[in-house]
Amino acid sequence: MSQVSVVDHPVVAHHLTLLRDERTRPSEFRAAVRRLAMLIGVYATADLKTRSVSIQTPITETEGACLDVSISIVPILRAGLGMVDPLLDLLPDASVWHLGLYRNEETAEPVGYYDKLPCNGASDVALVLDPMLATGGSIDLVVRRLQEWGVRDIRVLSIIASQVGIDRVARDFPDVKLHVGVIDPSLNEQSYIVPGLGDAGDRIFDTPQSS
Ligand SMILES: O=P(O)(O)OC[C@H]1O[C@H](OP(=O)(O)OP(=O)(O)O)[C@H](O)[C@@H]1O
Ligand SMILES: O=c1cc[nH]c(=O)[nH]1
Ligand SMILES: [Mg+2]
Repeated sequence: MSQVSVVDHPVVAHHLTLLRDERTRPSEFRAAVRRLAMLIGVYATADLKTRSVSIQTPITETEGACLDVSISIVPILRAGLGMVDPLLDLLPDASVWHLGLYRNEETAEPVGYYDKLPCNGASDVALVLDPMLATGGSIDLVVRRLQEWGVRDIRVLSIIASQVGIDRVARDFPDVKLHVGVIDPSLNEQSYIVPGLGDAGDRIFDTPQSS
């Protein structure tokens, strides 16, 4: 069963519009990415397991709740880095494992260049961060790697996903949960999302590519 959730929220729509606008400067772009990652992160963690704990307030004894799962935050370099801080704000005890991929410009196939995941000790939950899910090739590689590590509960957080990328991930990984800000209808000849926002990594890090 596919598990795709779109965070349909006016505040998401507002910040997404800023991201899409080509006039948005890198500093504003980074801030909007952080806000969107926080909003999507709240929804993506809504069903995490908790255990009850007894605590004493200054007034009385009461029952509270603690998160009861080990969590890995997995940003895909580079663009996923822009989403890490808000997720760590929400989940300060999570570990952060970086995976480095870039897309080959001719084929749009992902090329791995950094991976230091350990051989064992997989977390209960992995939150994969990448603002853009286009063909789905990068997420395919990352999900396979996390499954090989042994993670059972994999959740992908993306700000903009294409319909074709969503369909691919949902078809190939029916247990993976996808939490996205919006689904865009198509890809262009270079496999960029349309309407999209251009190259997220370049806009976050202010590294415009000369074409
Ligand atoms: O779904 P896909 O077709 O695989 O495309 C999505 C990937 O492309 C972008 O990375 P990019 O290659 O631009 O690397 P960068 O983050 O270093 O800019 C983006 O951040 C995703 O990782
Ligand atoms: O539209 C796209 C597709 C891949 N990567 C991006 O940053 N943007
Ligand atoms: Mg890029």
